[in-house]
Amino acid sequence: MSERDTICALASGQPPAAICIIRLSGDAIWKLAGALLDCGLPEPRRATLTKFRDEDGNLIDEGLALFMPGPHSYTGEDTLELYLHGGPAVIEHAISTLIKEPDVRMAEPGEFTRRAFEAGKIDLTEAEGVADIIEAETTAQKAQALRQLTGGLTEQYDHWRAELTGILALIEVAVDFPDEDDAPEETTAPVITKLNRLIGQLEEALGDRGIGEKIRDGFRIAIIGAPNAGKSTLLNRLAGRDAAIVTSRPGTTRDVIEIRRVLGGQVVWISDTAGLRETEDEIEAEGVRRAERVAAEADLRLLMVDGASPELGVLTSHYRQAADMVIVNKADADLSADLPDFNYKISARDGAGVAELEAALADFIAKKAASVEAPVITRARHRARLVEGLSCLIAARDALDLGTGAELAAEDVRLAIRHLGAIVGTVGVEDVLGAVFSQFCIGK
Ligand SMILES: Nc1nc2c(ncn2[C@@H]2O[C@H](COP(=O)(O)OP(=O)(O)OP(=O)(O)O)[C@@H](O)[C@H]2O)c(=O)[nH]1
Ligand SMILES: [K+]
Ligand SMILES: [Mg+2]
Repeated sequence: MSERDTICALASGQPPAAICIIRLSGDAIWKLAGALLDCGLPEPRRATLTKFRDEDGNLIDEGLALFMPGPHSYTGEDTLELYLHGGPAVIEHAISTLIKEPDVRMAEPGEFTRRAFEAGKIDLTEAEGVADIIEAETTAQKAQALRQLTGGLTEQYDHWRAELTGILALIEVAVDFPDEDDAPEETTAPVITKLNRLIGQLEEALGDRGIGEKIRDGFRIAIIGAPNAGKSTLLNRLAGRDAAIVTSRPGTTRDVIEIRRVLGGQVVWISDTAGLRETEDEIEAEGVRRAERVAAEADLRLLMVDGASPELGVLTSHYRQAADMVIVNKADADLSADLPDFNYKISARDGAGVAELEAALADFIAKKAASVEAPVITRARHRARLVEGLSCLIAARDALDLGTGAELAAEDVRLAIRHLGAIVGTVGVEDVLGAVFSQFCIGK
């Protein structure tokens, strides 16, 4: 399998559909069009109605063909799109005919976009934006992906790299000072100022509390509380289905059970957890550990209290303080006179108060998502490189500050440039390309 094979894929969704799009990129298009399309190779960029035949001259379908010659195409190569009727038999006949040609094969996931990247049409963050916009389910995900695929992240990272290249040039001048053991302060002071400004900017970007990644991957709500408080009952109600087992026996839930919802315009994962209590039971104890871990990682912790018997609750100040909202459940039953302070009172079983609670959850998540404007980190990959870049800059600054060596500082700045370059994909990315593009769907 050669990288320069002509690739072919169904770019549109699952058949049957009114129309399907079959996409080809590579040199074999000329030959294929000549042999299989009654119109021959269509005039560039002009949708052309044509009959499409197999190698024996049998009609596959009639549809439109669109030829986009390289380099002004998505992949930078010659590309051809065929718009046919989107039935399974048409698609099967069309694709099996196309891949009979020796240099034509099915595309790997993301291979069209990978070729666009390799042709220098887009950088890696823009390629990720393409993958994200296809997956986007919420308006917020779509907006973030669109910003990324139109170069919103590229701009920021390129700006930082340009600043660093300037700083590197200044340090190199200092390194070259002939008569000194090390650079004089007059030359290092302005460099330190510039470095500090950049350090501040990277720290600010990293201080985004992960909002960009959460908009993409989902925010997390953890339901925690004493055994039998009604956590699983609430989860099922929020899910609108029987996701978790509910019984009257305390200690029913052990594993973490997650459901996915869109709340406040964001994807949200809601976790039901094991009731928190001291227990001899090994399995339940593991459940409690998992519950605590999930709670620690959540964006919103809902502490549920059994309103009929709050004394059963693990209402230690530890859990109360960690909770973002305290919910009293079983409002339909005889409520204890001795209720703790709470935010909402509901009956998870009957549904009373649940709509208000849901609205509050949505509001909380929406506010959290809006708390950072235009985050420049949308994946763990970006964060890891930015963290490394930042520590290089701090090392460079300290080396200049302490006068331990402009040479060392220059090396650290070079490393920082590499880390930022890896985010946009200009350097050292061979190892991540596979990971990035394999997440794509086929045909993109
Ligand atoms: N009266 C009343 N009973 C409820 C309500 N919600 C849950 N229950 C009951 O309380 C019992 C425990 O409910 P679960 O949802 O299993 O409670 P849990 O907090 O998940 O319990 P564990 O998983 O064991 O920690 C069940 O018998 C439920 O039917 C409610 O709003 N009102
Ligand atoms: K239970
Ligand atoms: Mg449960």
